[in-house]
Amino acid sequence: MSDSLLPLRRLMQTLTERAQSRPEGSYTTKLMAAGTGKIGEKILEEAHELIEAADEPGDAGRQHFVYEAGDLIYHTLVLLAYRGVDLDEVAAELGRREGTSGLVEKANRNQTKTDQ
Ligand SMILES: N=c1c2ncn([C@@H]3O[C@H](COP(=O)(O)OP(=O)(O)OP(=O)(O)O)[C@@H](O)[C@H]3O)c2ncn1[C@@H]1O[C@H](COP(=O)(O)O)[C@@H](O)[C@H]1O
Repeated sequence: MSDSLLPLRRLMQTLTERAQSRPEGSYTTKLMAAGTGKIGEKILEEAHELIEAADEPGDAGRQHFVYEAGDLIYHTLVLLAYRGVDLDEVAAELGRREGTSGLVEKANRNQTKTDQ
């Protein structure tokens, strides 16, 4: 992971600690106390906001888009930490897929279904 992505790893570390210790006065704790439904609701809400921001023009639009991506990624990481899954596991899954086109993977999946 390049240095510029270190804040992502530090955030995940913080969220993992939040999942374990559930300190008061933490937004993450509040989300985790509410459970998968609430965290999922926030992910959907933030995904919609990200998509809406995707076509905003200019530097301000780009900045807003990046801001919304941060919100979506934060909430997605909260769900991962809540479920006890680390970023390394997700990275490993993406590594497993590396070099296989989504089109090829889909064709293989459909072939497997036909064979069953
Ligand atoms: N990166 C984030 C982060 N990104 C977004 N958010 C929060 O996510 C919420 C976004 O939802 P909305 O815009 O809908 O705001 P809202 O109306 O207050 O949300 P709701 O009450 O409807 O849930 C805001 O409250 C943001 O402050 C974050 N909250 C925390 N972090 C990181 O998580 C760490 C731990 O945070 P706590 O657990 O709160 O201490 C912090 O130090 C930060 O590094």
